[in-house]
Amino acid sequence: MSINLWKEAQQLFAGGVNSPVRALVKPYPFYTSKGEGPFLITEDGKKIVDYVLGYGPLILGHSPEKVRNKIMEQVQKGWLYGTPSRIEVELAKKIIFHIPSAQKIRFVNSGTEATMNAIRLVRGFTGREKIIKFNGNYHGAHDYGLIEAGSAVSEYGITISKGIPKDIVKTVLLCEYNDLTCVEKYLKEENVAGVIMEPVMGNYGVIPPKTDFIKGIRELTSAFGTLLIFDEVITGFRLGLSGAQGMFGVVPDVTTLGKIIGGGLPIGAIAGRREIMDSITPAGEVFNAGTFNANPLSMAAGLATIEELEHTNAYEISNEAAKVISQEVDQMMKIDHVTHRVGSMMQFFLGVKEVKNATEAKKANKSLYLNLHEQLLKEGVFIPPSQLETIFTSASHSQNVINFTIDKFRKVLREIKNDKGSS
Ligand SMILES: Cc1ncc(COP(=O)(O)O)c(C=O)c1O
Ligand SMILES: N[C@H](C=O)CCC(=O)O
Repeated sequence: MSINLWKEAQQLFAGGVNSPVRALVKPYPFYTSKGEGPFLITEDGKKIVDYVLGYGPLILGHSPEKVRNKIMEQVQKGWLYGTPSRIEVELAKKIIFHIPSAQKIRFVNSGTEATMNAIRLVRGFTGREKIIKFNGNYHGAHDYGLIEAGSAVSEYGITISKGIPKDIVKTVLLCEYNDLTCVEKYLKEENVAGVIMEPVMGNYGVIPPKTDFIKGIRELTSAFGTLLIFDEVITGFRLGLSGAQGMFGVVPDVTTLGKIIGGGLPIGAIAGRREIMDSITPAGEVFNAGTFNANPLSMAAGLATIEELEHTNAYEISNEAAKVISQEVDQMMKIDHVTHRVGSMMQFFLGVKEVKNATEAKKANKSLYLNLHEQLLKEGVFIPPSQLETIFTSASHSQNVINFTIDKFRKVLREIKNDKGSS
């Protein structure tokens, strides 16, 4: 039973979990025993439709056959060599073929490692120290990024994580998303090594960039000799094979990837222009290394996932699922709200009329969202336990599953109205 595991876990792990967002499921997190297509099967025997999907990587759903087979095939051959292997070359070629900004790549083990190394890389390459980041963007759990970050950082009310030296905080300049004036001001006043951004915000709910903002950042950074990093850990291979940069036609200098390129196994990657990437050790002097870098199992899962994305209608299905659900729910809601969807990423902001940055997203009604999450979970539908996360769909979300989900939203929204008198 989940409750028994939860009781034990609280003695074993800080806050009972190994990543804080998981503790937001109330009254206690359910424990999953199996993932199957669009479903999670819990330790309590419940079958739940999953719109969290491992927080993004599982664009094909849980345990898709082709990916599972490729992992099993690799398991037979061993899973860690401490030498290069054929499969890392194959995955690298695929990513470089699809991602416009990628000429060379370095595989690491998480999105956190990817952005940490990307920031070090742009500093090393330019010889400058300052970084511009955006309020509510989340780039993983390292010192350079935990300043006004989104996701669980903001959900738990942390503006700057304890433990980060003040001198590091001083190197990070903060702007509001979709505010080009702020970026221009800092680029003029400071010697900025890099701008790091989520090309679509996915860690403060979903917030798309305005066209003139994302294009303007590219123009401004080029003019000031500042490198532009797109953190595509969520959007890479989710918003299409060429990611957000393909969708918006804006090519950054450096791209960070993770999640989908590992097919659900741990991964991260830094990719970019050849001359920039050649600053990384052993070609250059920006240090990176890792026992598990390019581990064959993650390579195998990532390769099989991208091959599926290339050869099936996975994007059509997952995008259509998000489109139908977001449109139907949008119609059902009777209170002020904002619905944002980009491809197979979506989120609803309740009690507000406009959301173009984190400050506006923060004004959304958190308790109403949590109530929605809790009631849906009771009905067998799992959306993130935080408004700051993204609701994802996958290629395994069939019409039946979508219809079931919409029915549950209808029921729950009616009940929320009755309970609170506000929906
Ligand atoms: C945009 C973005 N960058 C970086 C990260 C960090 O990735 P990871 O959790 O794999 O360290 C995440 C998610 O956690 C993310 O959403
Ligand atoms: N928003 C985070 C990454 O995208 C969620 C994952 C986590 O913090 O466990």
